[in-house]
Amino acid sequence: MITNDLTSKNGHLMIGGVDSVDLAKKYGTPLYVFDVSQIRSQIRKFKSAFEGAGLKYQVSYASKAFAVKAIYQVMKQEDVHIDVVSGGELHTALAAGFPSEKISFHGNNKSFDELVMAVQNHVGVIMLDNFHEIEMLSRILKTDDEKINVMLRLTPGISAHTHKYDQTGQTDSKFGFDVESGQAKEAMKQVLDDSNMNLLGIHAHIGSQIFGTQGFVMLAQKMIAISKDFQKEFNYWPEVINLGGGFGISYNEDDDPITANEFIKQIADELKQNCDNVPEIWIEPGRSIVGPSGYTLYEIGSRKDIPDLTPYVSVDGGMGDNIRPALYQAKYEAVVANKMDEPIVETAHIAGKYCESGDIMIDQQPLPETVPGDILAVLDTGAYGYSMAMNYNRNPRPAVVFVEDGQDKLVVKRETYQDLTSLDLDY
Ligand SMILES: Cc1ncc(COP(=O)(O)O)c(C=O)c1O
Ligand SMILES: N[C@@H](CCCC[NH3+])C(=O)O
Repeated sequence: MITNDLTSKNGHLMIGGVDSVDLAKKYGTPLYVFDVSQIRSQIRKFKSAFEGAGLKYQVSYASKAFAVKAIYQVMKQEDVHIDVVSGGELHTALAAGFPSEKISFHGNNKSFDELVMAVQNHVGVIMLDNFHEIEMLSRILKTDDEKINVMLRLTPGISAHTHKYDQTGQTDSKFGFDVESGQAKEAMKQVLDDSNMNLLGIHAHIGSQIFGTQGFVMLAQKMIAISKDFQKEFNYWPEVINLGGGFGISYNEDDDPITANEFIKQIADELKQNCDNVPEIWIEPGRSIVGPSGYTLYEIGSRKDIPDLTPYVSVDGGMGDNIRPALYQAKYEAVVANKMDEPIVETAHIAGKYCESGDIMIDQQPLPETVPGDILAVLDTGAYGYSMAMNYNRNPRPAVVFVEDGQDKLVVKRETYQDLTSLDLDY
């Protein structure tokens, strides 16, 4: 979101003490830029909120939001856990030197090979999602004579107020064991009966880009009620309750996110009121850790003016590097990075370069007078931008640069045309 916190020098947008226009020149466009100090500061806010609330806790970064070696290294430096949802994310985290015992392995359809990979690398916990997986994991553990921590992902029957594609806690969901119909109890029985699995606790994630605290408080209540029910039936009390992620961020002025302090305090109050032995509480934020720290820099190119209609101003990227506007009708805001002090003179559609009419990055963007070669910086693109990027129209994926304390460092190279054909074979 455009705020007074955006710093500019000589009319240029500054990111982490570095001139963004210089970054565009040095590394080319489109370019993802991350302000690493903002990432560290958000993690520290979560940690200090838990400490203030007097809860035992763990922050586990949901790396699907942005999963490259360098971010796993930042997470290691910040001493947090991470979640992965595929063999590819697990491979990247391990290649980055991230400690396997701090990794939680998620996914609604983990393959046999992915489970073997998780067991052989001794991940900290496997988040069990379905009966097929319990059966496969049980077989693998028996064959390899291994023991592993598991948690049960539950579908608690809570519908979060967010985009339909971002809801995951409602009963009609592909994720987790349904609580209402008794699937969760059956799963617990199977896991408790398996001496190679150590049941660490229960997990639920109600969705993404959620603003209110209500859904999370309801979830905390529900998880305690479920735990009490399980205690009666199985004499089992969870060591850990994982409340998932989903904390919203402000992409534009309509978005009103909650602070870490607000929701952690409310959850802590709820838990303390409802049970004597509060388990360790884990959360899995993705977007709120990396989203606001990310900027995408584009070069402005062509322009189309149509009488009496909003003009189209095109940039050299689009849905290939940020699918969110096309997929979720997500709204972003932008600034012209080399003209921060110039007056706004018009409103334009910011169009991408992909061969799709739906490739509109921002529907109504106020702009100063622009010319080809100006640099547009789209704000808050740190989450689900690079991680969802693709090569549609055979456009190479952009480079990623980290900035911190006035220094910039290339952490992912720009794909080349040669990279694009590197997997193709002749016929
Ligand atoms: C299980 C789980 N945990 C955490 C997250 C992270 O969500 P967010 O990036 O909204 O914090 C997701 C994504 O929605 C998820 O599926
Ligand atoms: N990719 C989604 C959020 C992640 C959903 C993961 N369960 C988004 O950009 O909003």
